[in-house]
Amino acid sequence: MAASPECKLQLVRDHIRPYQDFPKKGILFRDICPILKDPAALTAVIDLFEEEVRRNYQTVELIVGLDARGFLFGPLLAQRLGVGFILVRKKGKLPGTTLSVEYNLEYGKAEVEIQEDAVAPGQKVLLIDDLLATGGTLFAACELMKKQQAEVLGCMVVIELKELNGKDKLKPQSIFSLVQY
Ligand SMILES: O=P(O)(O)OC[C@H]1O[C@H](OP(=O)(O)OP(=O)(O)O)[C@H](O)[C@@H]1O
Ligand SMILES: Nc1ncnc2[nH]cnc12
Repeated sequence: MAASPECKLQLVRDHIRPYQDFPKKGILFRDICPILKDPAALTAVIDLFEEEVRRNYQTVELIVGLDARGFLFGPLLAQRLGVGFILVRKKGKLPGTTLSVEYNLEYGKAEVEIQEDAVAPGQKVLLIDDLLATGGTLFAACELMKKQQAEVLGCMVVIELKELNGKDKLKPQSIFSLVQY
């Protein structure tokens, strides 16, 4: 018998490991490496994302993954759905003409880029990352999508850190998360 969504969620929760004071004092880092190490937990993440897409985002045409940990889940989901996957990368990693946006992180500053022809105007995209903290990264990625006139259907993350209010920063985008702290 197939596992229930509740069992899958519990499996995902059980494979997130906290580290106090990484990468800086005061940060409680939520590590998703144990999920990747366990095939059942990784399958549970992709199953739960797939179920959400089939419920609410049936028209999606592209999955957009955020550097770097969004790359771990995004291609698996895209392949399941039979749609393409594109990359939002940290500055300086993509060849050709790129568009970029600067943003603030929970623990620093950064800039993300996309290849200018990665998305066509009007294409329906879903953004995916491992974790939502302040929302700066996803906000910057949404700005990149706006520059390319793509239609963002929503954002999906494995983990949401609620006290950092990333969801508010991203309004009116819809955010789907599997595990909340
Ligand atoms: O909501 P925010 O405050 O923007 O934080 C969330 C982002 O921070 C982490 O990435 P990080 O930039 O540390 O890079 P990495 O994925 O390359 O480790 C995480 O993977 C998200 O992308
Ligand atoms: N607390 C945290 N744990 C893991 N990744 C993060 N990215 C931003 N904040 C984070």
